[in-house]
Amino acid sequence: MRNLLEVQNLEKQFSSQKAVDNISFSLEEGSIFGLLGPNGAGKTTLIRMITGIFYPDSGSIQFDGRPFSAENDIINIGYMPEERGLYKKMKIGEHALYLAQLKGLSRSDAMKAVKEWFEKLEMQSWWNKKVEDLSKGMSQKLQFVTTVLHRPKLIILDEPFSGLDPVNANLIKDEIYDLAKTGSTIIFSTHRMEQVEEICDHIILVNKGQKILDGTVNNIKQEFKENIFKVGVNTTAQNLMTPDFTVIKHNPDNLLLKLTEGVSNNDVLKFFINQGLSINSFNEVLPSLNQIFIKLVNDTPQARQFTA
Ligand SMILES: Nc1ncnc2c1ncn2[C@@H]1O[C@H](COP(=O)(O)OP(=O)(O)OP(=O)(O)O)[C@@H](O)[C@H]1O
Repeated sequence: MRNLLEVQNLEKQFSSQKAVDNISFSLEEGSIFGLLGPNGAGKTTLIRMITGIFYPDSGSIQFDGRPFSAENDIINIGYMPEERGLYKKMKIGEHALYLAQLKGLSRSDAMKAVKEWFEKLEMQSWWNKKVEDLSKGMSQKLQFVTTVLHRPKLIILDEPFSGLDPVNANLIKDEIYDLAKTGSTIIFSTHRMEQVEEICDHIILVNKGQKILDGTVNNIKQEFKENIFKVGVNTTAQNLMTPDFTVIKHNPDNLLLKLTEGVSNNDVLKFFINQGLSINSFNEVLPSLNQIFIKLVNDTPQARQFTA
């Protein structure tokens, strides 16, 4: 797979603070990429450079095999920012048509695309309602549709599920998978780790302007794993005296164990078998992205301070 986007050594400074400090990463075409980081980390600033809203102080951006040019490439990028702007007095159908035409679709193509998306997301009955009459979740759906309906090569979604109920969040999630399957590349910016684990192929974690983690969700979890296993077995504490592991938690029908360095899974299994116990399950427990995020971010001083 080729890269749709390659960002090299990007820097952006605001007064005395580096909002983005020497960040590089690349994005494979058709992938779903998670841009993560605590408040003030520099995510929005990074996105604003990728979408041509800000010029970087230094570094380079390659888009679709060429140096990024806001003028030419913006039509190929759909950006749904966290702070969203819609014209409140406009009718919803007209609004979607208007935005689709701004993105370069002819009136008839725009009409076709809007109808198709309104149908997919069960929004047909909204056509003649006014934007100001939409609930938060409904306007979120409208924003999503207007971001993706011209099928841009790169789609950037900032907290796309905020305000959505679980049914609508699932609808949007399925559409995100579909868009990626049909060739769009997605950047997904969020603090919600459980969504990232489920959706993203690749993530980077940014903290205080710097990239502190870059990899696939699975590789990152492997890198941070701590030799913890869950064993489905029914036993009493007296049976568990061994140098092979320590018991982290003793539940009624399972144990959470931390294996001693150098001890293999088979050693542990043998230990239980030798005790005549029957084992119902045996699984490695990988850390959640949330645990990894908190560990890494807590290892550096918390949120940034403003400098005078
Ligand atoms: N236009 C600006 N002028 C001055 N400082 C700015 C500007 N935009 C952002 N910053 C500063 O740059 C840093 C990064 O901000 P940014 O908005 O990129 O973070 P973020 O990761 O998107 O945060 P959040 O998750 O809270 O939206 C912050 O310290 C912020 O105060």
